[in-house]
Amino acid sequence: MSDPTTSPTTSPTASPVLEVSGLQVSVGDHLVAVHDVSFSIGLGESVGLVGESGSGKTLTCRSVLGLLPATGEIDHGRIVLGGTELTGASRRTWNDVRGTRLGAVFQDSASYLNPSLTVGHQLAEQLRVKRGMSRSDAHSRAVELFAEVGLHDPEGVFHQYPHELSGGMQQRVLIAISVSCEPELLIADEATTALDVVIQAEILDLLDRLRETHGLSLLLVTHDLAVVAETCERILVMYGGEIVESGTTEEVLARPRHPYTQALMGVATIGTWERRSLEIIPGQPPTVGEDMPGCRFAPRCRFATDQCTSGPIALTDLGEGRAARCARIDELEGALA
Ligand SMILES: Nc1ncnc2c1ncn2[C@@H]1O[C@H](COP(=O)(O)OP(=O)(O)OP(=O)(O)O)[C@@H](O)[C@H]1O
Repeated sequence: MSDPTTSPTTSPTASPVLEVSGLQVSVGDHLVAVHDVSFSIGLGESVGLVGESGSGKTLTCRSVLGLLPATGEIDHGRIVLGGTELTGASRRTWNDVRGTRLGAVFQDSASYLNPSLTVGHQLAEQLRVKRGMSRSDAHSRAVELFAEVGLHDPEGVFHQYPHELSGGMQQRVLIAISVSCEPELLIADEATTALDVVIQAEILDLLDRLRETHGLSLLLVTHDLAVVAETCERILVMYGGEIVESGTTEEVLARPRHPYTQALMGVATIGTWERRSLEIIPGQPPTVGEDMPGCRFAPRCRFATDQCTSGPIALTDLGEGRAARCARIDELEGALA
């Protein structure tokens, strides 16, 4: 198991909020979907976990949230949140952590809201139960939070039901609920994917603003490199259940060191990247549980040679928080930028 204090995917800050080390997750009949994933997130840092559909992003963040599907399990690895060990944690620890120290927002916001209760009631209830606020304090704080996340007429919104709100408004409500207990870490898994480009940019701005005002760390999970380019200080690129590249956003985008990262840059879609042609990375990702002797991206990689499939490929530490898992890393330097 790698030591998070020395892993090249570690945050450069001294006090990590989240440390994940050597995480392996299986689904179904012991099919390994996440392989030896290690990373950490520093206090107040924003980190983007990016990769195509099926690359293992959701299983990784659901492991952190203790919300794996019934058929999924952590085979080994450690997850530590601000000193609290979450691997194998008791139900009581999870109740103390989830919704309070750990917040989460997902793509399908409507399914996380109770359709028969007003959104204000749902937020106020969270404040009453988790923060012990009185009914009137919880009401006032809920209205403040609705205003803070950019909802107009927050008092009016308080009394509305989820179906009366647009998708973007529902997502803002969920964000208000998830930051209401001042979490150390907010996980946003494809939280802007279903929204149109303008609303998507507004929600990304909002997450960034909340990170500063609430002093929280952010793990943004997305298939779209442009989303992390706009929002995150550091990027972790996942492919076939492994981290294949990591580094500061600026460095990774200016000088990608893995051919998969370069391919992802070609299919990114928003913001200043808007005018890029929408390509498709040719070929299919490996199926979950597929045993591959070398690089899992090799069958789709235009640079692949025999050396890429002859044995396991380690993550090469490139210094200053940069790492990439490519057998031809030195030869390809310069060819990928
Ligand atoms: N409950 C499950 N049962 C069986 N296989 C699963 C289950 N959940 C995930 N998988 C498989 O594990 C792999 C990783 O899934 P995961 O959802 O983590 O990927 P992802 O990168 O988040 O993709 P997406 O963006 O589509 O959610 C995929 O091949 C997926 O089909």
